[in-house]
Amino acid sequence: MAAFQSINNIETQQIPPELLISQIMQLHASISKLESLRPCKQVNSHFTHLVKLCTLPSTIDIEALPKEVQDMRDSLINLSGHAEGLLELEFSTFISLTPEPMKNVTLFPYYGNYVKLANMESKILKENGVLSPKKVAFVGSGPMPLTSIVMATHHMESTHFDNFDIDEKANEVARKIVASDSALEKRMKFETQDVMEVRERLGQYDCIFLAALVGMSREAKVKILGHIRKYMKEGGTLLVRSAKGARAFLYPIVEERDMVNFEVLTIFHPTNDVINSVVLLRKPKA
Ligand SMILES: C[S@@+](CC[C@H](N)C(=O)[O-])C[C@H]1O[C@@H](n2cnc3c(N)ncnc32)[C@H](O)[C@@H]1O
Repeated sequence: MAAFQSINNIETQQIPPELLISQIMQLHASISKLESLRPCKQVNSHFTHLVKLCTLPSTIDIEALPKEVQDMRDSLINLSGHAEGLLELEFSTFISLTPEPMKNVTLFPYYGNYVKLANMESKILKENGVLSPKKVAFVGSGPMPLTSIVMATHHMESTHFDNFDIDEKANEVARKIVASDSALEKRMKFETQDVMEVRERLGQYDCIFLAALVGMSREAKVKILGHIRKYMKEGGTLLVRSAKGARAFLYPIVEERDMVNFEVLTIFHPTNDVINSVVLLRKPKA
């Protein structure tokens, strides 16, 4: 199974923003020409290089970039999101055919990054008083629901997880993987729904996670945030994944001004090889 290499040894030197952007634009041009984004040596090497560039320390202000670079960024977020989904689907389908899939989730190429991200998110939740929530929803869990799996097995050992994904294929294979751990399966379910179609049910969760790739444009993200806020319970928390600096060439940014009528508890930007920023919001009590 070819794999993206997760980058641990991030160089510390700052490279000039214009040089970084020109390298990212060249990579975008090569990735755009690829026949398919399914995992293979060439796709993996392009995305490994892209992740390495985007996780370099940088002072890039996305909003100040020229339109041509903004357009390239929008395209790159979609291409990377598509490649991420295909990598998850290929890997999860592969391990779902092994006798004990749950024992093989640690082989996922970015498993280490998900463990670090979950550690970060769990620490932020605990620091803000969200201690062992009873019910959690993960929106955009995907074919490899690693966040829910790592959270359920390392941080929230008695929490019930409802995972929502718009893609039934993703849920089918995710269910197969989790089913190989009967104790976990009892408290981890998968529902095929567009989050915009989930309404009153959102009111039963102490904490809702919103995956970075749910809402690929700023407008879509704001709409989804408003929808979740409308139905989530008062005092409930919403953990939103965002991005900052060059990492925003891989994922959408959620700006503070997009968090309308939420209490902003924490905004954390990682400087290691974790890509997503973490924003913790609370729906104020009326
Ligand atoms: C590739 S996964 C990444 C999440 C990752 N597996 C994790 O554990 O953090 C992102 C998923 O979001 C799903 N998605 C995108 N838009 C959605 C929406 N409006 N409602 C529900 N799921 C959505 C996609 O189908 C995709 O499977």
